[in-house]
Amino acid sequence: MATVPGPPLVKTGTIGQRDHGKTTLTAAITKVLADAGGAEYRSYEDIDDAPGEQALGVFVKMSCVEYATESRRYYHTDCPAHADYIKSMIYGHSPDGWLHPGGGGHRRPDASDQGAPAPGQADRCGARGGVHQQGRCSAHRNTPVVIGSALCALENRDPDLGMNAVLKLLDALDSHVPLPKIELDKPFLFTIEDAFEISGLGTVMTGLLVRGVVNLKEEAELVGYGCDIKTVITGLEMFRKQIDQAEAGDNLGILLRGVKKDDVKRGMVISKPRSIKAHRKVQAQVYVLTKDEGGMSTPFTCNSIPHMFSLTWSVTCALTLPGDKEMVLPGECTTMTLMLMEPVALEKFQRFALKMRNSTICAGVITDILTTDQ
Ligand SMILES: Nc1nc2c(ncn2[C@@H]2O[C@H](COP(=O)(O)OP(=O)(O)OP(=O)(O)O)[C@@H](O)[C@H]2O)c(=O)[nH]1
Ligand SMILES: [Mg+2]
Repeated sequence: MATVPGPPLVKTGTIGQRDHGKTTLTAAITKVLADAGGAEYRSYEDIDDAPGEQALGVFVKMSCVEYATESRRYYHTDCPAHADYIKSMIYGHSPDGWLHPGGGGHRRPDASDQGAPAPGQADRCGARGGVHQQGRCSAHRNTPVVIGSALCALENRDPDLGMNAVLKLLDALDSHVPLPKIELDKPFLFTIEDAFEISGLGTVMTGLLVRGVVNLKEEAELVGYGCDIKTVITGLEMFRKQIDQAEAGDNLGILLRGVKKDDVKRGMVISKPRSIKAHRKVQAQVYVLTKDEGGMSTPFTCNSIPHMFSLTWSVTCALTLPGDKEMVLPGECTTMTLMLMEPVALEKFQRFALKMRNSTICAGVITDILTTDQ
């Protein structure tokens, strides 16, 4: 596999409530880095008017800018609304770390109006930028907070609150957000699509190696649907050729010692032992598709019994909405608890779809595993 030379690419973005200064901060970063040769300046209007993206048939209103510091390249997503942010996360833009402008905008006094606030006044400051690592959004411990004004940076005033504060925020991004792990470094995961009995050879399971590197004679585990067999890889086959090693992205056939066709079912996974488990109960963030996006025109109710699809498995599930909520309207986001009829390979941040009568009605991302159930 070719490796792209140059500094590592990190996904980031601005999150926060409406009018809290996300787009202004995005524009300010490109302005400050354009002066240093690390970005092309994108004006507020340019970012705000971006046409958005069509991802898997779902329209996501967002714009992406790219910039580079001395040590990294950043791919930065600015989403105007919470629903769009969740949609972008579900469709694969999940950032490695977030920038969280602290609010204020025209509703509150700005740092530049008051003189530089003391760090303790951070909550009242017009434009502070917090940097969160992936998965740490609500835990403010360890989150660097930089005080300054994106507006000053954009309007070329008061460099201490403006340009220099943006540079400090970028330093915090560089030092605080961990580099994404390369998928080849992760424990291997193979999703089974089909299984065949080949006389003289045994059972060949076909599918996709979604991450990691797998070697002949390596230990492996067959996981899902109540099965948990520890075994060894005795054959790897690609394009009818026997190979010793395969890597993420390869479609291949795998033979496992002592595994019979009847032991195997589409939707199970072959993985590095103890790297992924089967579960039945999860917490998720879900976006309910609108009719235009292929979803329903009616609300999605808590009595629905949809099919949950992810990797190569599909399982019927029951759901619980938060509080005493009974329904969610198309176009809305919600959290929900999903109880699956059978245990399948699942992990945090895994994406899935909920389908009913063959149409996709929701797209979601798992935020927490609630029970383990092999
Ligand atoms: N004084 C001051 N105003 C700011 C600052 N950053 C943003 N604003 C103002 O706050 C308002 C909202 O800023 P936006 O950047 O549009 O906020 P947003 O979070 O992108 O808003 P939505 O996309 O609608 O959610 C605008 O009037 C900005 O000029 C800042 O650092 N200081
Ligand atoms: Mg905006």
